[in-house]
Amino acid sequence: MSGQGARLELRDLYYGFAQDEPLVTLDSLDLTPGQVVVLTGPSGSGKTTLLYLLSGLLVPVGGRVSWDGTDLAILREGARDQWRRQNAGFVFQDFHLIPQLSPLENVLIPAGFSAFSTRALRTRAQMLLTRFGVPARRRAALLSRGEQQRVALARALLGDPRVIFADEPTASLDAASGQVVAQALRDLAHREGRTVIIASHDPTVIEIADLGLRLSRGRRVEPA
Ligand SMILES: Nc1ncnc2c1ncn2[C@@H]1O[C@H](COP(=O)(O)OP(=O)(O)OP(=O)(O)O)[C@@H](O)[C@H]1O
Repeated sequence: MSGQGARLELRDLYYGFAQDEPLVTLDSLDLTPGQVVVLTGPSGSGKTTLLYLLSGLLVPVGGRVSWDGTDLAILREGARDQWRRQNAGFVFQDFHLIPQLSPLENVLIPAGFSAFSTRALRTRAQMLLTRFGVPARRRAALLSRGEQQRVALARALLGDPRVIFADEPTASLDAASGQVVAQALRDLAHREGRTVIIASHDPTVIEIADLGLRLSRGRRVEPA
């Protein structure tokens, strides 16, 4: 439970397969707590791959992905998983909710990995759903898409992560719902000091970026 963001120092990142063009290569990226960075670029340019490298879901072939001095690239798999459980929250384009479960139950799905007591977790889950204006007990399948993404946001925040990774979080929402989600992501960084990394081509999301990183064929291109 830190409620604070994390500091990224990335150097000489390289990910790809032998004899092929790299899928992603990036010489440096520095992020400070409270920043929103938005990864943009055409389909297939490497945004999701970079998001996975930054969160330790993928391991680079070369380089350093260092969060507050912990280099995910050299951690063993178990330690990397533990870092993710303790520090990272994920939001996806398609919400990844279980439709038969209630919002409350969906938010509590990651609870098995947490150190909080069950009662404290339920209270926190309830608080997050109230914050995002979602009814706790209706079946998730009956919620609007915007509400479903807000449930997913609440679930991502259950463990009070220092870094939020979001992959096209507004791509399947209408403009108004996308705006609500973009503003929520901005607040998580600017008001709460979390580090927020988003892959998106939505202008509403690009607008909240403190730092833009534009990719083409796995490389940074200017202007950002
Ligand atoms: N496991 C893998 N094996 C081989 N190629 C891969 C793998 N994962 C991704 N790629 C390739 O890497 C490139 C970048 O993919 P990525 O999904 O990161 O792009 P993206 O910018 O997120 O695209 P989109 O906006 O369509 O989601 C693509 O050419 C993709 O086919």
